[in-house]
Amino acid sequence: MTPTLYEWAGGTEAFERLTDAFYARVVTDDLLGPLFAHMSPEHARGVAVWLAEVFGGPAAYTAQHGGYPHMVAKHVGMAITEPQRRRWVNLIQDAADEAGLPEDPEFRAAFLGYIEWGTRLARLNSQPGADVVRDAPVPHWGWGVAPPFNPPAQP
Ligand code: HEM
Repeated sequence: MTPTLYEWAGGTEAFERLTDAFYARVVTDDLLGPLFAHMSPEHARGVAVWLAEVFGGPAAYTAQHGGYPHMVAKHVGMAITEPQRRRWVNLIQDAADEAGLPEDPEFRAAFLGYIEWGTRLARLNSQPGADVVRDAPVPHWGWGVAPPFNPPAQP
């Protein structure tokens, strides 16, 4: 069985390390800091739970954190700019390095694929007057075209 991205990453603790490292960077960032000035202390953990569910872990964001409608509502009206989106992408990759997420090409390609998709949707949904889909399931992201590389067993 191919492991999920969640399992390959190291489970819930790995996503908690990721978001701790990410928001430590965000709060001092010139472009992102002001957007997150009123962030709740639970925010980093909430995003870790979201990412864990997206990558194939427990469906805890859906069960305990308000699911997709809660996440999307947090972004509506924020008018995220492209430089802010790109900074979010850059900082989460720095945080992935710091948190020790797997560095293999297959994992990082799938991880970044979701981050690109998710941040672009967040930016679109955040624009004034956007036609936002308010209710949907939490998306599930997989390996795509490059599953984890397993070298053939030696004879
Ligand atoms: C893959 C991309 C993204 C994901 C997975 C994501 C996820 C989330 C989630 C799950 C929440 C709600 C947290 C909770 O349950 O309390 C949230 C809130 C928020 N997000 Fe995002 N987000 C993404 C992209 C962005 C981007 C690009 C920005 C801005 C540049 C942004 C800014 C915010 C802000 C300011 C909040 C509210 C923070 C607060 O005051 O509590 N997000 N995000």
